[in-house]
This record gives sequence, structure tokens and C-alpha cells, in this order.
Amino acid sequence: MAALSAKTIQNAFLAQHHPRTRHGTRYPSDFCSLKTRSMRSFQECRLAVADSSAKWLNTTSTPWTSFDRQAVSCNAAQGGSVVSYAGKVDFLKLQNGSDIRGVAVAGVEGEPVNLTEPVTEAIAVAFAAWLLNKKEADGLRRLRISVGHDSRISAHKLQNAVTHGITAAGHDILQFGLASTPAMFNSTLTEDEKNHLPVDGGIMITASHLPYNRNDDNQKEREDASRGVVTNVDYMSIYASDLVQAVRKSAGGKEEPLDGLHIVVDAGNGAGGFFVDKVLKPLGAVTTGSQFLEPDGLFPNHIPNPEDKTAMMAITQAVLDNKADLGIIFDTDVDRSAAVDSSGHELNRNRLIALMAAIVLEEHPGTTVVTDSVTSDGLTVFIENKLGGKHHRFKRGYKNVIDEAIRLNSVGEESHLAMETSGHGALKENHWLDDGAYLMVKLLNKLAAARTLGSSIGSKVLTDLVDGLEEAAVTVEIRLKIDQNHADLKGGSFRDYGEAVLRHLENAIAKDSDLHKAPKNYEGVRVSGYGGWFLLRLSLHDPVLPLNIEAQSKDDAIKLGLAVLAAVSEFSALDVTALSKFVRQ
Ligand SMILES: O=P(O)(O)OC[C@H]1O[C@H](O)[C@H](O)[C@@H](O)[C@@H]1O
Repeated sequence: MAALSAKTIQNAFLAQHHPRTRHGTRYPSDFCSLKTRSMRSFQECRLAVADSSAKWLNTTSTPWTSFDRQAVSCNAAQGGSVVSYAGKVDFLKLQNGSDIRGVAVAGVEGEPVNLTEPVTEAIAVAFAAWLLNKKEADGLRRLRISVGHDSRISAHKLQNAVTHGITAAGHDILQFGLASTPAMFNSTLTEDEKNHLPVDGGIMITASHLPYNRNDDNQKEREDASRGVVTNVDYMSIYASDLVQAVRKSAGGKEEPLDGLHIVVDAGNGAGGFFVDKVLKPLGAVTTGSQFLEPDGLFPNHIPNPEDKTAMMAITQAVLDNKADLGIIFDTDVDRSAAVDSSGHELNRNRLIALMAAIVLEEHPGTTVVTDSVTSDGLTVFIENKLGGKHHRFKRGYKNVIDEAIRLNSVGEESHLAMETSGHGALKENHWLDDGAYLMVKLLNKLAAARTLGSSIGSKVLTDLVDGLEEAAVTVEIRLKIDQNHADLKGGSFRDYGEAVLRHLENAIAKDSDLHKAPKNYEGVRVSGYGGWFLLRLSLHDPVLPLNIEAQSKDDAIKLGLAVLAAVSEFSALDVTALSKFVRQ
């Protein structure tokens, strides 16, 4: 087991799903992922739950309610070592919105570890018990559960905890080693009996900030009469070959449809390196100049996140240095992605949504595109006026946008794309799974199809698709922290305090004739004025009010910032230092 010495963020997701496989067979399948989402909040762990119509469930839904403290303690008994520890843990305290969050690694004063190996083991055992409960109706007594991890340094430690708990409970484990989160979900769909697939459920583990230990590539099985079996499976090859087939299909069956195209990948030392050897090379692409493909949980090069400026600069530079046709960048566990065209133009955030919307609207004219709340007004104009679709700007959070797209379909409004500016994007055709690799495959399909027609324009075929997207000259995000210990909270929660700030801002805006509240808005206060807009909202997870401003000039952005500052400055628990600095520029 790897030792732990740094702060870690761990996110856990539990999903139940009854999707159709690509081959059309319907499987009830379940997915649980203990995974890292961002480098920003290093210490947190989250757990979210999903239902059969959607990938992710709300915390309040039935499956999660049954996965309560009592169930965890009780079921943990089957896992042996977790019994005494689990009894002392208030699992519900780990709950945060639709997630569970906890500190996984010691090292920061005042932030004790509450996501330990025993807790992880208990959660895994409880997941198996919950899953078995659902499958027993089908006569199932012994489950197959896949476990994968990204390059985070606590991955092996937590993988061992999960494996120990689940095999001790008599179920079988398929260890995939280094994997992407979307691939883990896919393992509940893949039909491949030779490799013991599909699994009944999956668990994805990531951790952070310690040296990465490689996985054993050998396939091996360990038999023990009283325990479940552990089998190592090279699942990423199976998953990647599906992606390769998808691109070949869109190019009319051509074996190497990307022949001669130069594509560089930046995996940020996360789990996305497979995309080079297992996807791009078999399709004929040249991948020279790809970087940071080796997993390294210390992330020595840049934060693996396409929302991060340094990360985008790194892939842009790689494209320019190598005179490549396209650059592709993934986050650590490959559920976020972005691209860069041959001229170094970033295809991320609003631009990537615009690009995906253009592709999806060609296939499904008039469809609704659901996005997060911080998307630009220019994106709405582009989707509605240029592409003839409908833009439904909803809430922040990949889970929120996906759930909303699923809900729209269920009430008769067709939607095929749900996407966040963070680089999470999910398509209806891909089981509403937010898969960064699949998004990039959609771009490759376009490139491959263009080359089949004899075109040699490379990524221009993509850049042309976002032609006409109006972009703001100034785009800022300022995160205003709420001091939870401040007397002004009067012992209340930061959420209540944040809501009070928002209410006050809304009242102040109503009195300002230069500013207009957005007619349709689903979170926070979104306002247009001075040729731009701002949105102040509560963070999904942190005691923070993120403020997004877009305008056509610095002066106009400052005017919008000043309007917010004037309204919120009487809230003394709110740290407005960064906003004050911005408006003084
Ligand atoms: O609300 P915020 O603090 O800005 O965080 C919001 C973000 O949280 C996580 O990173 C989720 O993966 C994203 O889907 C979401 O957009």
C-alpha cells in the first residue's frame, strides 16, 4: 500500500443505470466511483447517487437512503476489519449536497482525516450489499464489481481497501488498474464473457499527491473458498477499441481514417495517456509531441484540468511547437476534455460547447442543448440563431445539466447534449455518460469524415463550425469566500448567509435602471447591463460565492463588478478583497 502524506480530494459517485449497450442489449448495471474531481479542493471526498433513468441519482432518492449509516455499519461487518472503526463513523456527516466529501489524507492542521481505508472499505461493502439487494430479485448471490483508479497517489491504498471489503463479503473483483472514470461506467455495459464482462457494478478510485505506483499488467486470478475472486483485466484496451470502431464507422469503415493527421495529447500525468497508443495510433494519426502521458500523482507539469489556464497554455504550446493539426487535453480521470486547433486557438469552455452543439445539431436539428449557468450570452445567440437549436442554460454542475437533459426528454422536449464549461459533456447517444474521451471522438469523427472526402484542411473543419460565436473581450471569475466562523453568520449556515447576500443583491439590482435580471435563470442572480452580464451564485460545494463577469471592455466589466460590490459590501463575513482589487484596476 502506498503511504499517504499529502492532502487529497476524493469524490465518490454511486450510480444505478439500466442502459442499452452499443449492441442493443439492456442491462441493469450499477456504478460507484470514488474519484478526484478537481485540484482546487484537495482534501474533499464526495459521493453522489443516481437512478435508473439517469446516470446519477439525487442524494435523497431511495437507493441512497437505504445506504445509510446503519446499513454501512451493519454491512461492514462482512468486511471484517472495518467493524469496530465503522461503528464510530458518522457516515452522514460525509454527505455534502449530492456528494459525500471527506478528508482522505492527513497533513493539514484542523482538518482531520475522515475518509480512511476502513471508511472506504465500509462504503464499498455497503455498496455491494445495496447492489446485491437490488440484484437478488434476479437470483444473483455473487456480484462482479470492477475497480479502477487514476494516477492519484492514494489509489492503491484505497483499491486494496475496496478489494478487501468486497471479496471478504464473498463477491468478485475485477481490477482494471489505471482507468478513466467513464471507462469504469462502461464496464457495466460491455458484453465480453471471456473477460467477465459486463460487471454488476463498478468502483473508480482516485487519490492525490503521492508518487504513483504502476499496476501489475498480468492477468491473474486468486481463488479462496471463503472470499471472492480477484481478476486483473486490461479493460482500457476493450473500452478504447470501441472508441476506435466508432471513428472508423464514421469514416465509412476505413481502417486508418486519421492517416497523416498530427494530433498531440496532453494527459497531464493523469489516466488519459491511453488515448495515444490505444485510440489515435490505431487510427493512423501521428502523435509525436504528445506530453505528460505517464501517470504521476504528483502532477509535476500542470494541474490536469482543461479549465486551468496553465494546462491550456501547455497543450497550445505543444500544438504550435509540433505544428500539429490538433491538440487534445484531458483531466485526471478523463471525464473532462478540451482541444486546440492548428493555429493554437483553444476549443474549450463556451467554444467547446458551441462546437459540440454544432455537431449534435447537424445530427438532431432543433434539439435542446443544456448547459451550466456560467455559459455566455454569445453561446445562446450562436445555438439559437446560427444553429437553429435551443439553449437551456441551467445550473452549474455536470450532474445537474445531465439530469436536466434527461428530465427534458422525459417530458417530451428532445435534448441530445448536456455540457458544462468545465469540459464535462454528455450525449444521449452515449448513455448520458460524461466522457471526455468520447467528446474527443466526436471531433475525430468530423476530422475522419472530412478526410474521407479528400479534404486536407485538418482542424479547420472544426474551427469553421464555431465561426460566428460571439465572445466577450473580458471574462473573469472571482470567488468570494464566506467566513463560516464570522459573527455575522449568527451561528447559521454559510448557505443561508449566501442566500441572504443573493436576495440583497437582487433587490439592489431591481432599483438600478442600467441593470436587468435575466428573464430565465436557475441559480444565483444573473444580470445583464453595460453590454455584458454577471452571475453571482453559491458554489455547489464550498463556502464561496463565485462571481462571473463577461463584458466587451474592462471598463464595462468594472461597472458590473462595482454594482455587485456596492450591494454585497455590507455583508462583513464575505471576503470581497479580490472584487475590490478588480474594480480598482
Ligand atoms: O460551484 P463551484 O464551486 O464553482 O464548483 C462547481 C463544479 O464542481 C465540480 O468541480 C464539478 O465536477 C463540476 O461539474 C462543477 O461545475
